[in-house]
Amino acid sequence: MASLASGRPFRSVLYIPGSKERALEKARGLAADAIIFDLEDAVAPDEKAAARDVLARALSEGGYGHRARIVRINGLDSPWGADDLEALGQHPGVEAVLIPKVNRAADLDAVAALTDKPLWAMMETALGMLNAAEIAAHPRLQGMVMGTNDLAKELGSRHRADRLPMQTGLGLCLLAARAYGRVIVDGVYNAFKDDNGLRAECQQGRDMGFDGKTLIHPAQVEIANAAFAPSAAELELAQRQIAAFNAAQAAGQGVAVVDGKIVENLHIVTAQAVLGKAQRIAALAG
Ligand SMILES: CC(C)(COP(=O)(O)OP(=O)(O)OC[C@H]1O[C@@H](n2cnc3c(N)ncnc32)[C@H](O)[C@@H]1OP(=O)(O)O)[C@@H](O)C(=O)NCCC(=O)NCCSC(=O)C[C@H](O)C(=O)O
Ligand SMILES: [Mg+2]
Repeated sequence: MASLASGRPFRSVLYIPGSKERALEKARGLAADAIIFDLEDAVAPDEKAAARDVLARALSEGGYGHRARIVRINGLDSPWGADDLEALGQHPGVEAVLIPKVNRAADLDAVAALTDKPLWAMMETALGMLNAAEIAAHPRLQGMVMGTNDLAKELGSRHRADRLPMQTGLGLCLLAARAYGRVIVDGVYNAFKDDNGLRAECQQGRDMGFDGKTLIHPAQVEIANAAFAPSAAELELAQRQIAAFNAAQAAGQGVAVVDGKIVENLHIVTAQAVLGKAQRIAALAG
């Protein structure tokens, strides 16, 4: 199960409607770190069956390279979920199965009984927020995806640029994911032509600690990739912190000072993580 997530970047996670052949083709050349092939909300009810076939064919053809391939099924409580799993739950082109509207760990049990693939959970219901810890603790879970549209719908909250109404849910899920070592990606930014708004929301998600952002349009990929990668300033600081700490240790001290701030062992762990992430991103391009 570690093979999909272990250290892999998830800066940009692009939804593609499973029914859209042109988009499925286009994604083979996009710089997204991961793709969510969607059979749920992006596919109309009378297209569900055809979308399964189109998607299974596209995944058999392959060509998605390093991009993580995650399929979002319909819920098992819908008329389509069981058929989605039947068609794609064992498909060799599928790396993980994403379950919508997860309320509790038992929702994962139900899917785990029907597929051997690692599981991801859409975190987008009020109950899901309250049960985030038990969901994150599920042994088959690999990652969590914030569903901020559905969450806003359930909460009755208004959209705000600062996402204040989302903060409790985002924070609970982030805590749960980190407590159990799961990948966690932020929700979508609906205004796909508003680059500045997307950039600001990516920055907020990055500051909070998310691994990346879910996206709905190819034009959003580059912005998310930049926002969730270590910046040149972060890399330079990490290198200086490591050098200063090594020098302090060689002088018999446990603490260094860089730019007027203390640097201890724990900061070195973060600095090394920053450098490691940059290396893994560079390896994707190579
Ligand atoms: C939003 C869109 C409907 C816009 O589509 P369109 O008008 O076709 O956009 P463009 O003409 O600008 O497209 C340009 C080219 O890019 C391709 N394209 C478009 N979208 C994608 C995509 N997502 N992945 C790959 N390729 C894409 C077009 O085919 C054009 O290609 P070309 O012909 O070569 O120029 C559309 O972007 C779209 O459908 N997006 C996905 C919507 C979606 O998946 N929604 C569901 C997920 S969001 C969600 O459910 C969140 C969560 O559950 C919650 O609760 O919050
Ligand atoms: Mg949703």
